Amino acid sequence: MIYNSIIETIGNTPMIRLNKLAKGIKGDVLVKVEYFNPGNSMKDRMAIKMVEDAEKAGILKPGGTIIEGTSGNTGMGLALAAVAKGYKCIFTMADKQSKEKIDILKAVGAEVIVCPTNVAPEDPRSYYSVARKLNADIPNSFYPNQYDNLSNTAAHYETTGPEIWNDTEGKITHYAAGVGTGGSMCGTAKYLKEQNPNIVTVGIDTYGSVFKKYKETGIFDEKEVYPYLTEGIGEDILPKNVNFDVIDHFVKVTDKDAAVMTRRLAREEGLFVGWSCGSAVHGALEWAKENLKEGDVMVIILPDHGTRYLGKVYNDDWMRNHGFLEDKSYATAKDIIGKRPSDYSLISVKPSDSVRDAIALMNKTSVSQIPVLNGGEVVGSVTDTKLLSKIIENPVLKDAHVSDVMESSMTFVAGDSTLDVLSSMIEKEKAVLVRDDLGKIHIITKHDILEAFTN
Ligand SMILES: N[C@@H](CCSC[C@H](N)C(=O)O)C(=O)O
Repeated sequence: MIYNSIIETIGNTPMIRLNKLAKGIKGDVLVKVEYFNPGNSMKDRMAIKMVEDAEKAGILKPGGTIIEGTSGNTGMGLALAAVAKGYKCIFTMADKQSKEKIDILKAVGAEVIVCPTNVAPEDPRSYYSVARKLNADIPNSFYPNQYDNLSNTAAHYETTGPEIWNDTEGKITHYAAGVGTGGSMCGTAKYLKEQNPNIVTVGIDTYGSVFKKYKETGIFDEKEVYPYLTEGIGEDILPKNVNFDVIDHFVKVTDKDAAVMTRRLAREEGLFVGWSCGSAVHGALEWAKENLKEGDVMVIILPDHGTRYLGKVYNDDWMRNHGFLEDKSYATAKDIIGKRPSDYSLISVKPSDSVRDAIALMNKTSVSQIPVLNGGEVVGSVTDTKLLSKIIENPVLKDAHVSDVMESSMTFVAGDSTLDVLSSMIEKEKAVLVRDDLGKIHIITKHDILEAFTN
């Protein structure tokens, strides 16, 4: 078979049975592996559709520039379409997205503008706003707007849905997919429900995103929105492609559970997939454990490839630094503080204490880092090395108050944090804090961790 260009190779991706990871679950669990698309993600399907629909509508003209806000995969699909059809591309991306994605987009000739993640969508600095502004400023440019462009949903209605229906010979009973723009979830779900209205659909959401709460209450709850790490799913807006009528249930998955499951997919199933694939499988299996019956067939979409996350979920140091890689055979913070006498009390200073007194306390107790407490609350910290360099720079600080020289507070960790996680945190922080069951604050230092490791 000879293809006229790379875009003709999009679609018809394989469906593969999950073996080890679905053990104990009633029914059959299948995954549709979308990294077999030429851009290594399912977004190729909707990218080419958005481009061709825009060409037909006369919105995208020869020599034009495609401008899109993307978490990377849609950008890659658009870039391939642009190469095949002779357009230029400019993409805006939030700075949380992996470096690999930015490099891949540049490799296929796109210009990439990185924007801050932690700003509201309507902020002029957000990747949505910057894309819109560029579209307004650059003549002969086209802004697909994958969130609200219904060609996105249509692409999956026309391709992903029929492929799943045909490959399962109409036996599919459950469909699960991550929800970001909503196109793949809703286009596919609409098609499948038209074939068999009894098919149950499960949308996978992430903590920090609005979808699950919105489905359950009909309220856009701002409190649900906060920064999260998982890439490619979840939203702080309600895209037009999310049709809540065709999503029966939502399951939220943490960044950590998603990351751990992504690695398991690679190691236990040979599926070297991206981070949101871990979200989809973790969430879908949680749901399947409770709800699938013998004879049911669940299909989960795996959107992209693992190469995009080599510096993150596939990197042990990155995993450890984020507290995602735990070895349960290690002792925990709780074990360390559990060995302390019942009358343990945290050595601390107050903001109003003098620097001189803080130094004297460090000398007397031989500790090199002390939390600063105000009315029982931790408001900062002082460490010997930082104090010393400040005093060398400005000797009068000896007579100042602790509040004038203190640093930010040490980080609080969960009691079940294991030694490997604690030790990677302490590389950066010198010490961490933890509360015991009575709410008393303890400090854990490098020395405590070394001692716990040797015991
Ligand atoms: N807000 C999400 C991204 C939503 S979907 C975008 C799409 N996957 C793309 O490739 O552009 C995030 O936080 O990553």
